Amino acid sequence: MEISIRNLTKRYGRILALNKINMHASGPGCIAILGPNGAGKTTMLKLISNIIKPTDGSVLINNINVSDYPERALKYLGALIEQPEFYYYLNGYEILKFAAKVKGLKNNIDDEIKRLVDLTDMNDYLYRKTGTYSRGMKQRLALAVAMIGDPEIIILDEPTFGLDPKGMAYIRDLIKNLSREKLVILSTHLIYEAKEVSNRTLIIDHGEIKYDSINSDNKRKILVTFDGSISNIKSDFIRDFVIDKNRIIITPREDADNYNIIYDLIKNGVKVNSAQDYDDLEETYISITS
Ligand SMILES: Nc1ncnc2c1ncn2[C@@H]1O[C@H](COP(=O)(O)OP(=O)(O)OP(=O)(O)O)[C@@H](O)[C@H]1O
Repeated sequence: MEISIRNLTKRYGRILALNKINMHASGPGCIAILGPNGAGKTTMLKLISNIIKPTDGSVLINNINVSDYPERALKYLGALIEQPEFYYYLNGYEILKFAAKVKGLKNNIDDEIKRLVDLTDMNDYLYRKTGTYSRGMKQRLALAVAMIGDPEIIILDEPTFGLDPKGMAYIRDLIKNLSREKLVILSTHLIYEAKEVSNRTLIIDHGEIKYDSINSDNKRKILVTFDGSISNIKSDFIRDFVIDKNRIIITPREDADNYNIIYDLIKNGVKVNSAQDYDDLEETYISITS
């Protein structure tokens, strides 16, 4: 399961939404795309899913050009793009049945619907008209539609948007499970969500990929600022540290709390100014997008 993006460019009239982006991804795993409003995330996911055509460049799914051979390429892919809207007079079951037929499923459609309904936990309202669904219910139904036929690549545009905290946690767990066997590409505005569910993060800004990195070990870090200079840092509570001008970025040992570390720093003669939890992805994001 793989996706290759080559020199992908999209213009909407005078707006350059994506500018010659390149990326290769192979699964299983989860890639999170972060970026501010208007950065080009949805445009990229729409191009991968062949909802829109590129101005230039190409997307290959398992080496098949999605624009030239959409039917062959898209059988490997399921997608949830933008806020889902359904025929309001159909119920969830009818929508799933309709979508399964469009996807080309012929046999055991009811078994597949049951699998998806259990997976997305929407048994309680499956037979209600979708016109009465809340945003979160629609989101779960759209996720079920994206997973019809068990595709090996799943594209999700802000999959937890509009869900309550319990619903978000449920969908994140589902994504983590899916990405053990599949390639999942999702967009999000939430840095902590990207860190939690993905093993690789891209940051897009002004239509360009500005950051592409395998997620680090996700260990907790502390940022300490200090006055003067430092001669020595010794503490049983510190795993490792980096000194950068008047800041120290510390990775604590598992059993250490911030108090233990600050106490040891002061004992070492460090004139501590402030200490706070540090998020390197957040700092990178802010410096790229501001
Ligand atoms: N159909 C369209 N017609 C004209 N411009 C468009 C269209 N769709 C998107 N754009 C523009 O393309 C750029 C990228 O939009 P896109 O929706 O891909 O951003 P995004 O990163 O998904 O943003 P958000 O986080 O707000 O959803 C924006 O400048 C947007 O205004």
